[in-house]
Amino acid sequence: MTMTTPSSSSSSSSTASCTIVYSTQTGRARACARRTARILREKTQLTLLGGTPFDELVPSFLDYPHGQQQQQQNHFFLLFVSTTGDGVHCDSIAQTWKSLLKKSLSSNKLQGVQFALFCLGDRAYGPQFCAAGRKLAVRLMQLGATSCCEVGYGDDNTPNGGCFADLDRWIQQQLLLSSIILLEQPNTSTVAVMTNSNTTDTTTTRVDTSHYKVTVLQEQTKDAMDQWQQDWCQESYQAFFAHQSPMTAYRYDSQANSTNNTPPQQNKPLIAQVESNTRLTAPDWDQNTRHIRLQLTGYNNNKKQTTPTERQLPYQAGDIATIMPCNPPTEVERFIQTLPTALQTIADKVLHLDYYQQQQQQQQANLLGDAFPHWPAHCTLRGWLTYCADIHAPPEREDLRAISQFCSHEHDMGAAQRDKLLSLSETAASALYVDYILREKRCWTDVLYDFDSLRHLGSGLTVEALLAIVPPMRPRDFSIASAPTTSTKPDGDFVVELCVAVVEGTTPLGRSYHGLCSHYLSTLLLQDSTTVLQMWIRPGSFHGLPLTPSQNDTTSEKRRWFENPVLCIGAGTGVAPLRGLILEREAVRAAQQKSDVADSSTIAPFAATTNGDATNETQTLNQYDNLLVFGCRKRDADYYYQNEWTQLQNRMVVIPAFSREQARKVYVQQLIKQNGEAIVRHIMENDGAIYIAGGPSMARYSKEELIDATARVLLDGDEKKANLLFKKMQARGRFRVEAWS
Ligand SMILES: Cc1cc2nc3c(=O)[nH]c(=O)nc-3n(C[C@H](O)[C@H](O)[C@H](O)COP(=O)(O)O)c2cc1C
Repeated sequence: MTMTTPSSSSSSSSTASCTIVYSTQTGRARACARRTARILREKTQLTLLGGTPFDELVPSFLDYPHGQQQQQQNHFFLLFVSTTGDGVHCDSIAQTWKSLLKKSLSSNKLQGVQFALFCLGDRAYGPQFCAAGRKLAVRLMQLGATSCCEVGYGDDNTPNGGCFADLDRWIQQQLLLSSIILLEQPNTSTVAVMTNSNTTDTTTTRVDTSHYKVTVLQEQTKDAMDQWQQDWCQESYQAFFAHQSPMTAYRYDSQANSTNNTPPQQNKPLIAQVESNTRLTAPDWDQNTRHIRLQLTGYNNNKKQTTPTERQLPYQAGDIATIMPCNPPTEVERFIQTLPTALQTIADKVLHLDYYQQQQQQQQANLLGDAFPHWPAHCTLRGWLTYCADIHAPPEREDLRAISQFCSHEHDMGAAQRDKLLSLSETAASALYVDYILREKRCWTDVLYDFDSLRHLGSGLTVEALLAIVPPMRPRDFSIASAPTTSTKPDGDFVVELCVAVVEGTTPLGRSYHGLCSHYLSTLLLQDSTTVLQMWIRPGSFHGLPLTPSQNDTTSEKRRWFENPVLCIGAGTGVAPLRGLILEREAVRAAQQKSDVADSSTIAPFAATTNGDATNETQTLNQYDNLLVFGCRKRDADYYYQNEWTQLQNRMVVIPAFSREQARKVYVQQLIKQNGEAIVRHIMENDGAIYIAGGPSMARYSKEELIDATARVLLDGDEKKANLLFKKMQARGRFRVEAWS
C-alpha cells in the first residue's frame, strides 16, 4: 500500500493531518484504529492519511521526509500498538521495530515527527502490560520524535468494553481530541469544546461498496463443504488463504523443506489430515480437552541426513500451529436465512468477484474502511461464508454502525433498529454493547437474525455490502505439543500434536455457545476421516531454545545441554508446549546417547547430579533433569498426559497442583513458593532453564515466586539482583514465558 506524504496531501498548512498506523496480532488494534478514524472524521477537520500496519507503511518512519518541517508541523502519526508474547511486539511491526533499534540511528533521526500513541494490552500480564507500546514510545523519543498527546492504555479487562472503553475515554476526555485542536490552532491557549459530540449522523460513515463488482453466473454448485479444493475455484481460494498466513510462518518449498524464499502473503497453508482425535479429560468431566494428532504428508526432508540432531526438522519444539478453521454448514445455512431473499436465492450460484483499487484520494477518505482486497475471485456465497467470512466472530461496535445503514425503512421497526445499532456503537452505550454482544457471545449470524429489518424488502444489503462489512476468517493459534525429532518419519512426512480445550458453555441468558476453531478441531475425525485441514507453523516464544546441540559443539558442550535441568511450569493446556520441550529433550538425549555408544565414546551415562550441600528436599528434586509444576483441577479429571509422565519417571518429577481436590484451592505458584528453595538451588546452581506456559496471571505469579525464592536463597534477599539474573537468563534462552489469555 502506498501512502501520500503529509506535505503533498494536507489540504492547507493550518489543517492538521495524521497518518494512522497500527500493529496487531488478533485485529483489535486495527479495530481501535478504525473506530478512532471514524470519530476523528466526524469531530475534527483533520486530514486522515493511511491506515495500515507498521510494516506496510510507505514511507516508513525512518524515511519520513525531512526538511519540510514547516509544512509538517501540524502532521502527526496516530499509532495503535498491541503487545503479544511475553511483552513483545506483534509480527506486523517486526521490520519497523528492527530498523528503529539500529544503533547507527542518530538521536535526531525523527526530529520533527509527532505522534500520539494508544497501547493495547492486558493488565494480567503485570509489568509486561502494554510493554511493546511503552518500548516504542521510549524509542521514538530517543530518536527525537515528540509525543503530542499523553499515551493512552487499553486493557482487555476494563469493565464495559475492555480496550474500546479505554480508547473512547482517551479520545473524548480531552486527550487526543484536545491535542488535535491545539495542532489545528497552535495559538489556542484553551481547549475548544467540541460540538456534535453525540452525533449519530451516518452520512460520514456509510459503507462504500464500490470496491467490488459481483457477477452472478448461471452455474449452480451445491457442494460448499469442500469447495476450496474444487478445480474451478481452487486457485482463488488458495490466494485468499495465502493472504491470511501469519507474517512469521515458515515457508516450505514444494518438498516442504523450510525455506525463506516465498514472499509473505504468498505462503500457502500446509495440508494436514487427522490421524487421531482423543479425549484427554475424564468422560464425566464437563471440560472436553482433546489430544489431536495431525499428519502432514509429502514433505521430504533431505534423506541423506540420518541422525535426528543433524536432520533439518520441519519445526522446533514449542512452535505454534496456526489453524484455518471453517464455519459449520448449519451456521452457514442459518446466516443465509438471515439475508434478504434475493441473496438467499443465489447462495449456491457461482460468483465472480472483481475488486477495484480506489483512487488515492478516495482511499484516504475510506480510511481503514471497507475494502478487503483478497476475497477469492471465484466462489459461491455459501462457500465464501464457509471458508472466508468470520461470521462466528462478535461484530465490533464499528461493524454494528456500518450495518445500521441497511435497516429497511419499509420495515415497521426499521428506523428503531437502525437507531439501536447506532447506539450500540456509541461510547455512551458501551454497557449495552457488553450485555448484548460480549456477555451473550452474539456473533454476526445472531445480530443479523435479531435485526430482521436487515433482510426486509428495501434493505439494500447486497453481496458487495457483505464483502465490505464482514471480516475475513482469522486463523487461530495452538501451541504444538509434540517433539519434532520423534514426529518426523524417514520419508519426510511429519506429525504435529495439539492439546485443545474445546471452548463451550452457556451465557447468562442460557444461550449455548462454542469457540469456532476448538469446536472445528474437536469434530474433525467425527465427521469424516478423510477431512483435511489447513495450517501454518510459526515460531512461538519458546522458539530457538538451546535444546539441540549444534554440530559445532564440542562433545562436552553437547553433554551440558542434557545435564542442565529444566523447570517447566504450566496449567491446563499450557502443558502443550512444555510437553513438546520435555519430549524433544528426551529424544535428542536418546539419539545422542546412541551416537555416543556408536562412537565408543568414554562419556559416562547421564547420571543425575547431586548437590553436596543440599537439603533432603533438594536431594529429591536433584535426581531429575526435568521438573514439571503442573496445575489442573483434579487428578482423575484433567491431569493431562499423566501416563506419559509416569513412563518418564526416572528422568522427571511432576509437582501437581490440584486446585479442587481439597477445601482450599491450590495453584502452581503456591507449590513453587513451597518448594522454592529446592527448585531454585537445583535450577540456578546447575545453570538450568525455566519455561512457563499458560494463562498470564499464572505466569506472572509463578515468575514472582521464582524471583522471590532466588533472591532469598541465593542473593541475600536482593530482589534487584534476582530480577537482573532472570533478564540475563531470558537473553540466553534460559527463561521464557508463553502466555495466552
Ligand atoms: C499470546 C498473547 C500474548 C500476550 N501478551 C501480552 C503481554 O505481554 N502484555 C500485555 O499487556 N498484553 C498481552 N496480550 C494481550 C493483548 O495485547 C491484548 O489482547 C490486545 O487487545 C490484543 O490486540 P490485537 O488484537 O491488536 O493483537 C497478549 C495476548 C496474547 C493472545
